[in-house]
Amino acid sequence: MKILLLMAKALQMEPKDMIELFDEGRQALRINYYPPCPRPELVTGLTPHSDSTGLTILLQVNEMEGLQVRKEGQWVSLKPLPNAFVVNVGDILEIVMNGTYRSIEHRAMVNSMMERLSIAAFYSPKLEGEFGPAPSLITMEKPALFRRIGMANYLRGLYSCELQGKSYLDIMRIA
Ligand SMILES: O=C(O)CCC(=O)C(=O)O
Ligand SMILES: [Fe+2]
Repeated sequence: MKILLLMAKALQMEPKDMIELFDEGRQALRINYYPPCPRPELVTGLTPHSDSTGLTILLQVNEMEGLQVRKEGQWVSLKPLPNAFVVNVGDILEIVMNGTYRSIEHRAMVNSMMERLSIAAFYSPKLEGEFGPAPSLITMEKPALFRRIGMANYLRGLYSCELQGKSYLDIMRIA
């Protein structure tokens, strides 16, 4: 909530919009294990995706390289820093911020030398909640770019389609 409120402040978004959206939110934890692979050039550890969450805080546990982000069309490796978290903007936050902060597309690669471990903590609105572009960020010049949707419906739609880049976010976009 601290990070989310600082982001709200940076965008001059009403803090109460952010609190309403994420208060008593849904937290999930995923622990990823990538065993060493004899033919890493043939394998992707985790396919390209953007997190469908609000915010993700990720720890690259054993400081093995493997996480890559797509920057201007190119895959760029994120070198793990000791005791540092990677903080990712997820799709829900892109929607709430009405496109100002973009969710980042990323993937994980494997290697032949050593296993790799990561822990991702995802934070999103509660299941009974609803979200859409924050009212304080919608103006005449910048109308809402995304639809409003209930969290449960959002997840239902998400789990019924294939994980593929940022494609689910496009479904949420107002044509
Ligand atoms: O293993 C990683 O560094 C990435 C994990 C990830 O993107 C995820 O769990 O959503
Ligand atoms: Fe991810």
